[in-house]
Amino acid sequence: MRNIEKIGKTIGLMIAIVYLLFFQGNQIFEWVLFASILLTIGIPHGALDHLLLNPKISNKGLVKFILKYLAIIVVYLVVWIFLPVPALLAFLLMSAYHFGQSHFIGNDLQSKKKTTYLITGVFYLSVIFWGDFDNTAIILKGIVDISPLSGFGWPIIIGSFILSMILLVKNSYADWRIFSLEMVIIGFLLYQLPLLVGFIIYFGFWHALPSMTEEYQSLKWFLGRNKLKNFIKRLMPFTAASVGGMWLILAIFYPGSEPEELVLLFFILVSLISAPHIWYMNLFLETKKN
Ligand SMILES: CC1=C(/C=C/C(C)=C/C=C/C(C)=C/C=O)C(C)(C)CCC1
Repeated sequence: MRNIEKIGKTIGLMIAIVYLLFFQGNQIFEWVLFASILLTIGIPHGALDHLLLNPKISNKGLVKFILKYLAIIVVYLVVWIFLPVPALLAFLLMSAYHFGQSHFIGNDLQSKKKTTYLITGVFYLSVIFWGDFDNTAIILKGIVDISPLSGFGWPIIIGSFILSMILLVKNSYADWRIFSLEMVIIGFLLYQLPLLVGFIIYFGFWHALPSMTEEYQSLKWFLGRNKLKNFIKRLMPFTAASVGGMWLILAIFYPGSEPEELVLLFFILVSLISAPHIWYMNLFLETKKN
């Protein structure tokens, strides 16, 4: 694990512990935490997709890239409008795969790679959702009533944990002990945390920061002398576009919406920009390994 990743995970762990000890129920802390992680690492980690496969992309290439990205967004939006439940299921499955994949950056699994990513992601998403099932259900009630699923939490959490252990052993994964210890400790903490706090800590420090570190490593040869400064500069345009676009749509829907409806709309917007991101990130990470 790279240093920055270790530092990030330590910070994430500290924030979780400090929250549980001193800030439980403090909504200001929760929203400030959510917004700051989202704006500094969450959104920016997906803002370099256009450079991942081709760091020297031409203007024509960039236009083609943007059109493809927008086409995926539009198709997925149509699915959300006409088939919201399948759209939600697809979002959860691709997120689980994508999150699981970031646990194995720099490690090339030999056996059942995609299943291992998926099951690892299912474990982490499950502890986050079932750890605060009531709030997950409240947010999702605009799409589907998930209350009949409340008793499935532990079988899914324990099942996905055991399955990922089996998959790691099959892969002769050298770090499987550390990996499983991390699953137990972080899984336990995420389960205790409120939905959005658990989600943003995991998303920021276990997914976005390791992904961004990998992006930096691969792009640093093209960043000239002030590498970090140029890296941040290149993150800016698409970060600003995503934040601005989401903010505008949320502001339009703000009057007359309940808070949980806005949270759901926010995650639907996240899903729309995540779909092409997951696709490009997968191409980037897997072609790097081959
Ligand atoms: C937290 C949360 C949800 C799921 C969010 C997910 C799955 C986000 C995935 C983001 C990704 C994949 C970002 C890309 O890098 C629900 C179930 C919609 C509603 C309840 C709160």
